[in-house]
Formats: sequence, C-alpha cells, structure tokens
Amino acid sequence: MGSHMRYISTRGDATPRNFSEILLAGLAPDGGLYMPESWPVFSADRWRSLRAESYPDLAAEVIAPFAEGAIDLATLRLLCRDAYVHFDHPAIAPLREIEDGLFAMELFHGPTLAFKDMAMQLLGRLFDHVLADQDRPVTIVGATSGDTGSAAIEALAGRKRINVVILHPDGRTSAVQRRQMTTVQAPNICNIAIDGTFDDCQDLVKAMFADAPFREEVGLSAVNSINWARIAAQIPYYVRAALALGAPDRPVSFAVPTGNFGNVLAAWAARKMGLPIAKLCIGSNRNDILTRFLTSNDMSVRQVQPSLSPSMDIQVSSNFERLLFELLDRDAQACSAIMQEFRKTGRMSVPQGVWEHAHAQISGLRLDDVETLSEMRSIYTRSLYQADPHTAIGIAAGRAAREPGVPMVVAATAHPAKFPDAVVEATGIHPALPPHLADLFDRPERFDRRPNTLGVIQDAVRAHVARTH
Ligand SMILES: Cc1ncc(COP(=O)(O)O)c(C=O)c1O
Ligand SMILES: N[C@@H](CCOP(=O)(O)O)C(=O)O
Repeated sequence: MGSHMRYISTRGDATPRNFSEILLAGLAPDGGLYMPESWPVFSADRWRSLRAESYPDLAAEVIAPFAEGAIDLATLRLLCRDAYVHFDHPAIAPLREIEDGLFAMELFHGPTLAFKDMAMQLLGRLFDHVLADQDRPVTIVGATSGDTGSAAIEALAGRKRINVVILHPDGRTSAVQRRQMTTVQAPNICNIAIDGTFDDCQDLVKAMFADAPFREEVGLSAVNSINWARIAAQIPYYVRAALALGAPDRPVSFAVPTGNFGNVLAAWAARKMGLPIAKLCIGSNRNDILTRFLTSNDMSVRQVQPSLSPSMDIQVSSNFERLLFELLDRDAQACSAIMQEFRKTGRMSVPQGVWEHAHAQISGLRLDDVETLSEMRSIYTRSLYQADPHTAIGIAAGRAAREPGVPMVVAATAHPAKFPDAVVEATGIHPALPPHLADLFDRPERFDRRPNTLGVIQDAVRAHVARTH
C-alpha cells in the first residue's frame, strides 16, 4: 500500500486525484467514474483486529486506506464517531436472523430510514472538513429515485458552503420519500420534480458535469454513488456483518437489492480488500437490466416501469461502469468504447469472456410486483418480519443463492414505513413512522416542477445558487 491513494478515471483521460479532490469533483471530467489506483488489501489478522471496534471506529479503519494522503485516520475517526451519533440503534447496522442462516443487515436506522444515511451522514461531514480549506462553496446536484435525495438533504441542510439541488422523478417516489425531501425548509436546499424517470434525472446530472463552463461556474459536485466517497463509506457495513458472522475464518455471502449498483459494488470492493465473501447476488424488480445481464449477457435498456420498489426503478446503473472497468482488467480505452456505444445504442456488447467473469462473481434474481408482494407476505407469516419491498427482493435473491453452512446476509435497505402502501397490501399492517417523522404529512411542502430539459434545469441551479448568496 502506498502512502497516497490516488484515483483514476474508468475512461482513462483524467488527471489522477486524491480522495479530497475526488470527493469534491464527483464525476471525472472525461465522463468516467473515479476508481482507486490500487486496492488496499487487509490481512486476516487485520480483519480480526477490527472485530472489537465500535461501528464508527471500524468504519474509519476501513475507509482510511482510501483517504490516505488526504485525510488521516484520527480525523476520520472523529468524523465517523460524529456521523453515527443520531442512529436509533446502538449497533448502527444490526443483524437480525430471519430464517435459519439468513440475516437481515438493517441499514435503515439513520434519520431518513434508508441505507443512504450510512454513507451520507459521513459525506456531509467530509464535505465540511474538506471545504474548510476552500474559499468557494460547492453546488451539489443530485438525482434520486427517493432515498438518496432525502438522505442528502438531511445530511446537508443548513451547511454553509454547500448548495443542494435534488432532482426527483415527478410522481414516481412514495409520498413519504417525497415529503422527506420537500418539507425541509433550509435555504440551501432546492427540490425539483422532473417530468421523467430517475434515469432522466441522472442523465441531467451527468450532462451538467459534461458542461465544463457550467461545472466551473457553480462549483458542481455530487453525492450520488458516482462519487467514490459514497462507495467507500458503504464498505464498512459489509465488513462489520462478515466479521460478526465469523470472517475472516469463515466465508459469508451477501444479497443486495439493486438499482444504481452502488451498494453491491461496495460489497464487491470489500471482497477485493480480502474479505472472504462467498456469494454476491443482486435482486431487481421488473426493471431488470442488471439481472438480465448477469443471467444472459443482455444489457439492453428498456422503458423504465413504475414498480412497488420505486427506488430501484432504474435502467442505467452508473456503478456498473466501475465493475466493467475491473472486469476489463482496467483497460480504460475498452471501457470508454463500450460505455460510449451503450450511450448511443442503449445496448452494451460485453465480450463473452468478460461476461463469464461477471456471471461467476455475481448472480441475480428478478421479482415482479406480484412476486414481491408474495415474498413480503411470506416473510411476515414465517418470521413476523416486516420487510419493505426492496428488502423483500433482496431476501428472495439471498434465499435463491444460499449455500449450506455459509451465512447469507441480505442488505435491508429501507424501513417498511417508507413504503406503507405495499406493506399494508402484503401484510395488512400499517408500519408506523418513527416519532421524529410522525408529523411528516402535516408539514408544508416546497418544490418546483420542471420539464426534462437541460437548459431549464441549469437555469434553475443558477437561480438557486444566486438566491443563497
Ligand atoms: C431502498 C433502496 N433499496 C435498494 C436500492 C438500490 O441500491 P443501489 O442503487 O446502490 O443499487 C436503493 C437505491 O438505489 C434504495 O433506495
Ligand atoms: N435509489 C437511489 C438512486 C440513486 O442512487 P445512488 O446510488 O446514485 O445514490 C435513490 O434512492 O435515489
């Protein structure tokens, strides 16, 4: 391991940067995603030494090699300790055995009730830390299918040097998700409902990054998982769960419900760091581009269909590019050519050998809405566990991929109260919001509706930046 971790772009045409620089940059200027130049690998003894750490201290240790040369361990420890103070469970990400050998890793004990808080609470503090040395503010423009936006707003509301504009697809989030975003009145927050899908929102964000003068003008930055810092901050919970179940002396498997492919990529990164992860599997809803790819090498974009798991109503999964880069042995030219062709044609041609490699490393299962409801119902009947629709898809994927003697951990990505309609339909029981959100439906909302037009959204971002000065 070198003394400075640097980051390179998956498209190969960006100057290598350190952790603080890529935190602020978000997306690489060549349109690629930043990746660590090398993987830090922990020995079995190093993993074992982390077993006794609290979650925040473990997180600092796991993230430290990715921040080497930019943010030291002592600072990371302080930031992590502060980030997880307001979680409502002492274990931060507790494990619940819901079937024999099958565990839910509950990632929804943060303020906005979804796994996004696990990284976003830390990111807010990392931004503050890094911006303390800068003389100009940043403008974060984020795309959300519901959870990233609320977590980002919660983490960044009221922060002095940060303007935030969150784009969500109009009418395609749950009412709880929308209200978690639109009822926050802090002046640095702006919500825009786009006439389109999450993919349209994400495309707008990427188009803004591709517009160099605009990027410079507003000091554009990102908190979507295109930002490597998000992935780095999502690795520790896989480590924590695996160590609790016997790693590194025993392998552990993970199942992850997937949309933008960031969460499972964090698990995959933990495997690259030497954590003995046996199986990695993903679950998708009817927007199944990733499961189609993993089962039959069909990576072709179809129309996004609304589903009961709206956070995963995504067709173009940003983080797949990072996996592709790795599967291509970091051949950035090949990665760039494949991604450009995908952008142009909506179809990705992945060489058969590369696909076989992917297929061997990650498996996938798709559930439609009827299957999702039936899975939620049967989990509740068998285990009295109220899973939200995303988690239920993960549980089904985990059960399908399970091997005897190897614990299977499913990422429970959201609290059931974020998706009450589906939960009531499946179980007949209304999941209550926790006390801090009990009056969510009485709070006034504030957001603008805009067409899916780049120039219109750029003007809205400019106007927000001007207002906050
Ligand atoms: C509740 C929930 N589950 C699963 C996912 C999928 O995670 P990822 O996009 O990291 O694949 C998301 C968002 O993307 C989500 O909000
Ligand atoms: N499901 C996400 C989609 C954005 O994913 P991210 O990995 O870029 O944060 C959401 O809830 O917004």
